[in-house]
Amino acid sequence: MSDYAIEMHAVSKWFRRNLVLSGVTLNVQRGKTFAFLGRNGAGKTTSIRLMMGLINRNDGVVRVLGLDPAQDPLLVRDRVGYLAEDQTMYGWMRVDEIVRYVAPFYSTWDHDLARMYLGEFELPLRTKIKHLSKGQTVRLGLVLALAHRPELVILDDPALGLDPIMRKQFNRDLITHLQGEGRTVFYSSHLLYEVEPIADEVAIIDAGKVLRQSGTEELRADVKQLVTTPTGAAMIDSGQVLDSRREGDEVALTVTGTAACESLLSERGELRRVTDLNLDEIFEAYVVGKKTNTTGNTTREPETTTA
Ligand SMILES: Nc1ncnc2c1ncn2[C@@H]1O[C@H](COP(=O)(O)OP(=O)(O)OP(=O)(O)O)[C@@H](O)[C@H]1O
Repeated sequence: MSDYAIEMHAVSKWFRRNLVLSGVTLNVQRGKTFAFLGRNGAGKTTSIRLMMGLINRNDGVVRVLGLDPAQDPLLVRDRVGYLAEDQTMYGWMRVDEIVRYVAPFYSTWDHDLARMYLGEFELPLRTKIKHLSKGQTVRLGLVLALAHRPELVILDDPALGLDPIMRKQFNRDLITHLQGEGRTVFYSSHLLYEVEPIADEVAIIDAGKVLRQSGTEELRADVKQLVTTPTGAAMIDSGQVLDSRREGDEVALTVTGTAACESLLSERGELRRVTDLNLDEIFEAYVVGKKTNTTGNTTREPETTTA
């Protein structure tokens, strides 16, 4: 059995003439919580829909729990808990009705567990879905995604549209119900602040390309801001520079491979300061960072790395 719950290798997807995913490669280890980070339109939902076998790729390999979703979409859906971004569901049904409706689709549906989640999430059983609040709708989606005890849970921007208190509560639910049970969780998000404390691993996708996959802690150790002189900045390989800003007689560089850059600059006496970055700042450096070379030209070459 592969160590990976999800594998994507060199996956491309076109919508008519629009290349939406371009050589996407990522690996999600079993038992980990994996956050897929990207701005609007980056390609998160498209990747997830490929994983669920809802659309087909044009190129590359996708494996979910060892299965090819294009070949075995129903087997994949039976074993995966999926919360779609669009939670419209069947608005005319009541909460208890949708639960009864969905249960037979899964061979491993656990009625007691469904009842427990419904109670814990304080969902009003006799209310029509269209009358639920956004937070209640997401929680109902979670019940439907989790009650068949899937070994892998894929959540597409689950916190979208929730207020900050709800999002915190949602993260707590996620930790209690999923991480606590050792499930693999893959979820997309653009709310980096909330991702940071709960994700073991992150991948950053932008314009259909995965720019980086890494353990969250490793990423924070690897990507930092070094403040140096223009002479020091010129010593750093431009391939490691995600962002460069000149401020007076100093240059603030956001770099990958911080340890090596730091020791080089400090050996040459050109290092002024090192600053830790949070996930938000690292993400920004990857997706909007500008590398300004010594001639003043600005370039941005995506670094396609997987850890
Ligand atoms: N069925 C489709 N037909 C044509 N283009 C599509 C289709 N689905 C997605 N796209 C396009 O693919 C690109 C990626 O969309 P996708 O929904 O995967 O992004 P996302 O990262 O999930 O964004 P968001 O955070 O806004 O949901 C967008 O440019 C989108 O317009």
